[in-house]
This record gives sequence, C-alpha cells and structure tokens, in this order.
Amino acid sequence: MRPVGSKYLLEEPLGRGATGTVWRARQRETAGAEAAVAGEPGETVAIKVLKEELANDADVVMRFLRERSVLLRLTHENIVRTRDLVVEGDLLALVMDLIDGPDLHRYLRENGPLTPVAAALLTAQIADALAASHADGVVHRDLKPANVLLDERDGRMRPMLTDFGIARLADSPGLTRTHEFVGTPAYVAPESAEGRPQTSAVDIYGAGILLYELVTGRPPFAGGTALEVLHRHLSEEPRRPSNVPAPLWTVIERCLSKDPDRRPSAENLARGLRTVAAGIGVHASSAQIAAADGVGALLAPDPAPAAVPETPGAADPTQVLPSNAGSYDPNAATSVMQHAPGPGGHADPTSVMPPVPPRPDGPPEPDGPHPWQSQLQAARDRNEQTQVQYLDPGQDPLRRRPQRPQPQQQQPQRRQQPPPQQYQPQQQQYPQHRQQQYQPQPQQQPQRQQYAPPQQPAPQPPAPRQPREPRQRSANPMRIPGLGCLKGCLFTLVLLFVAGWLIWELTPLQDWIGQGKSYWKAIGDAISTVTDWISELGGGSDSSGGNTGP
Ligand SMILES: Nc1ncnc2c1ncn2[C@@H]1O[C@H](COP(=O)(O)OP(=O)(O)OP(=O)(O)O)[C@@H](O)[C@H]1O
Repeated sequence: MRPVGSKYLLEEPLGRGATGTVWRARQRETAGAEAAVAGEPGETVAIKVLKEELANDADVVMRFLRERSVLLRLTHENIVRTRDLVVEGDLLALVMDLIDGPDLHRYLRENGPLTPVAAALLTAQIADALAASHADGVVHRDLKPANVLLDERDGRMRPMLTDFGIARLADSPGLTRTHEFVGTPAYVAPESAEGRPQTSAVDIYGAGILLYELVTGRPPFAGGTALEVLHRHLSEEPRRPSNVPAPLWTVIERCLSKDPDRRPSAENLARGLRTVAAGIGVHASSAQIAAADGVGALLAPDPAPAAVPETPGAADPTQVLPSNAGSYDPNAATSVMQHAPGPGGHADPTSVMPPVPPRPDGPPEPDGPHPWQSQLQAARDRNEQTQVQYLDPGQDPLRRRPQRPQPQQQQPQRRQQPPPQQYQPQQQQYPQHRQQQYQPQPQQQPQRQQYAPPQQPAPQPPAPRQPREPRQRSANPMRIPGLGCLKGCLFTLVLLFVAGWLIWELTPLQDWIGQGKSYWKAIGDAISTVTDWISELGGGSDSSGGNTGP
C-alpha cells in the first residue's frame, strides 16, 4: 500500500485512463481544512493519481492549484464529489467519493442500449449536473459514457458525472512537445475539432452524442481513423435511427447542431428530455404526447454560455492529426492531440501538419513518440500492460523444474459474474431487484509494477551457447515410410545367414546330424526287424494249426 500525502493510502487500482490511474484508497486520518470533505479514518475513497507527464508539467500544477477551489466546491447529486486535491512532490492526485457501480460505457457494453424513455431520463440527470457546473462557470469538455459512473444504491442506479476539470488540467501548452487538443474524437464538438473558441455548448453536443449512443449502442460518428471521425463531426448530419421516437430525435438533433448557438442550454435540455420521456411512455396522456411533440419550443439556447478559457496556441486538430493515426476506437481514452499554433496563437487552417519549431521560451521538449501515439498506447495498455520487472533467475519459471501439483493445492476460485442489471429510469421508481455489487477487478486491472533495480550486481548472464553443428541430413531425402524397418530386417537376415554358415562350417554340427541320421536309421531297422519277427511268429503258428486237422 502506497501513501498519498499523509492522509491516504492507495489500496488497489480501479482503472486507468489517459490522464491517470484511479485507485481504491483508504483515509488514514482526517483531512485538513483545505479539503472539501474532512473524512473519517478508515473511510474508503477513490483517488485519481494524475500521470507523471501531467504532474511534471508546471502549467498543469499551477492550474491544478488555481482550480482547486472550483473543483472542490462543485457539488451536485449527479456529480462525483471531489473531496481533496493532493500535491506532494511530483504527485498530483484528486481524492473523490468512491462510486460503487460500473461506468456507463461498461454498462452499455454488458447490457446493450437503453429504452428511449430510460435514455431520456438518464441524460436528463446528466443535463442537471451540467446545468449546475455551467452556472459555476465550469465546462466539462470530455463528456462520454466512460465518464458517467452508475452509483448503485438501494436497488437504484444514479448517473454520476466524473472527471470534471480534468480535460482543462490536461490542456496544457507545455504538456508535450507542442500544444495539444484534449478530447475524445467520437464525442468532440465541431468547434473543438476546428480549434474555434469553445463554450459550455460543447458539453451539450457531448450530451447529444451520449444520448444517441444510449438508444442505439454506438455513437453517431464512429469508425475509421480519428481524423475521419473529426471530419464527420464537421460535415455529416446524423440520420434518425428507426427506433428513436420523433420527439427524442428532435432533442438529439438540436444538441448535435453544428452551430453551438442553436444547441439548448443544459437546463432546457433537462426539461425537454423529461417532457419527451413523459410523452413517449406507454402510459402517456394525450396532453403529455402533445407536449413531447412540441419539445422543440422548450430547447432554447443558453443566452450566456460559460466560456472555456482559451489556451494560448489552440488550434485545429484536424490539421495536425497524423493522417496515419490508425483505425479509431470510439471507446479509446481521452485523446491529447498535438496541434500547431498559427500566428496569434490560433491554428493556421491552411497548414497541413506543419513541423512545429520549439518555443525558445517554452518548456523543454521531451523526446518521444507523437502524443497521439502515446494516447493510443495508453488505451491499449488498459487491457494489456507489459510489466517490466527484474526477475531473480532462481524464480524464473522457465528455469524451474516442473513440479507435480500438490494434492492439497486449492483450485483457483472462479469469479462469480453477477447477473446484469437493467438500468431503470429514476422517475419510474426502480423495481426492487437484486442489487448488483460492483466488484472492482484487481486481477484484471493492470497492476502497477515498479521497476526495482537490483541492489546486488546483476547476475552474469549465461555464456552464449555454442552454435550447434548443422544436423546431418538423411541420405534418404524421399523419406519412404517403413524403409528403416525393411533395412533392419534385411540386416538381421544377412546376420542370421552368416552366423548359420559359420556354425555349419566350424562346429561338429554336420557329424552330429550324420550320427543323428544313423541313429534314426538304426531305430528304423530295429523296428522293422521286430515287425518282421512278429509277423513270422504269427505265420508259424497258423501253419502248425493246419497240420492238426483231419
Ligand atoms: N470515483 C470513482 N469511484 C469508483 N470508480 C471510479 C471512480 N472514478 C473512476 N473510476 C473508475 O476508474 C476507471 C478509470 O477512470 P478514468 O476516469 O481514469 O478513466 P476514463 O474516464 O475511462 O479515461 P479518460 O481519462 O481517458 O477519460 C473507470 O473505469 C472508472 O470506472
């Protein structure tokens, strides 16, 4: 267990995203006055330890400290509460409430799409969270199912928006070699994709994409490379899927408007969605149906949308994404894409991936792969992490002799998968079904391995093997089946013949056989003598009997 500050102990990783690793952790002692929630010793919390890359960036640390108060005061029943922010040496961590339940992305993958009513009511609660944060001037900027946790309590599931402010923290000019764009391609608003100024309307666009995904199972613009996805956001109008009722489609269409000024405010979005949910349900009255049909009138835009503070150097990611960015996975982690600043800090839209010279006054440029490649790698690492660790040769399983399994050894216990739980909209009172306990999967999650250099000088590597003599090839290149056996038989026959001849010539076998012949001959003669004698004897007695007659 690793301490974080003096107040928390990391216990086990819950998951890893592009910006850091989330841990289940325990509070050691009550936090100080600087924390939003003091907490009790022994209480379980979730801690997001930001990536070293972020924690080592002076810009990010400054923003982290500056936004501390904003993040800590952001409280809403549909927002995961940030309890504390820890800055310790080169470690930056956010202490949050631990949510017992899956994230919405995982839930959708396991249970499939929601009904239109459930999707509308779930998104309405997310819109409530957005309305509260936008009123406080905070824009999420990375709304997607993976950032919505489903809090399971009392047989009900409450969507909780998380990762607030993380996109803003990560959006640092000094983060990597050049300026970067932060977001997830499938959920990025057109203005963000183009590097234009952003407002809270980007979150409404994200909510529209999320709503579409909830009812269909996939975001509207997915597939192909990241660059293609970004271009589709800019140019393509989504089509209405057949299972989406017309009033719900009106809401989705308005959220996905290319023009941010046409998108509804978060508050109006929540209201509109609840009106639609009431009007498309099976028990809807005619008045509710009529209200749902007229939902367009409720979706007024925000007259004063919260602005996203501009990062100097904001640019058009579509101009700077590598064209060979590879096939895009809509479930990939938040992307941090390199982009190029043009004059005045904005992108030069005419430029196509220009090489960006280093800023003379800027932070040093770390060498390494392109940030986009790093992010793809991070997404992959979530599933399969290569562990680099010094291995004692004595413990090397490849060097160990095979051992018989001990009879007492216990079989590894099978993980019991809980039955999937269907999301039930909150307004319709969830049925009291069996509550699903979210089991964090420490075995499946990548275990953070620390590279521990050996204290002793490393054991000498084994002497390189002498190259083997090339194997003699058989003279029988045709490999006739059974030929080897035939050869063996012939050889045995020859051997027997020679041995027989030698025995015949060199041993008194011939004499023995000759003697054997005469022996049999003598026996035969004796038998014939006896036979003759018996027959003669019989003939004599017959003739004497004939002489005694009349
Ligand atoms: N407060 C929390 N309580 C319980 N689990 C959490 C909490 N916050 C995050 N998690 C879990 O940790 C995992 C990683 O979260 P994180 O936010 O780092 O990843 P992400 O959102 O998938 O990626 P990205 O950083 O790219 O947005 C998620 O799968 C989520 O289920």
